[in-house]
Amino acid sequence: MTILSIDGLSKTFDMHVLGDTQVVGLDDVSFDVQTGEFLAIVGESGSGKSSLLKCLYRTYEPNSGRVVYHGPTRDVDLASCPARTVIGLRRDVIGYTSQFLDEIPRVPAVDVVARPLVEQGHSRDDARETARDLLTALSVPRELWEAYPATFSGGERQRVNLAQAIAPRPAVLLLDEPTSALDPETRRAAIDLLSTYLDGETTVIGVFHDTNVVEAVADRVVVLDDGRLDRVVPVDEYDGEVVVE
Ligand SMILES: Nc1ncnc2c1ncn2[C@@H]1O[C@H](COP(=O)(O)OP(=O)(O)OP(=O)(O)O)[C@@H](O)[C@H]1O
Repeated sequence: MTILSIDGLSKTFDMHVLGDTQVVGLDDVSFDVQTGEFLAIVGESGSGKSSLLKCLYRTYEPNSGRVVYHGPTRDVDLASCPARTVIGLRRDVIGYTSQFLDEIPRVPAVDVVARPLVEQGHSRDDARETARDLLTALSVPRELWEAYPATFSGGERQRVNLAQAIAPRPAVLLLDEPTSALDPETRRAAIDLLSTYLDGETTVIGVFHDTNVVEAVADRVVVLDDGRLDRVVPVDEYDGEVVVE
């Protein structure tokens, strides 16, 4: 079943500091996403990967095109729906995480991870238990669980960030380079967690630079080239090339 239909998505940026020139982020990108699949977005630096995720999350308002979310009761065009609909979908349906943790001052790591679960209605104790399980799976040292992530290393912070993103098992999860700061062993643990904790109900669209990660997690690969869609291929047909000449 199709959960997202992306159709003719374009995003340009007006660069007033550059004498009103325009920079193309995305140019007429179209593809469908199936429920429960894991889609990896790849492409050279500047090819539009982050812009695509931000348009799907409506951090960026596209200039044209549609992003239709096929919900259980109705279809919603994320590119044009009212802001209050976006807020509701972000709370209930769509998660997004960049490679950097949004700092929440003086909130311990375990509560940072538990927070989306509490917002979903879970008890604080249950939410904290799940958070501890996730932090354990990602090898975040136990002595850090009650500490503030502001003092953590980049890799520790990124693990807290990833745990927080996957904790509520959103229907659609957008991940922008969630493992970039992790060493190979921790990255492997993160990949394992993505496939074990997310039970096939969650549709994941993720930007990953590491071809090994793409091959380990993805069902299909979306290749972007200079803002345009180069191809969408099953992962076993993906050769690691970001652009086919
Ligand atoms: N907020 C913005 N303002 C102006 N230009 C932007 C903005 N966001 C993205 N761009 C431009 O859009 C193009 C695509 O950028 P984007 O960040 O989506 O690429 P990317 O594939 O994610 O790159 P990287 O792999 O380096 O993170 C680039 O030319 C970039 O400069």
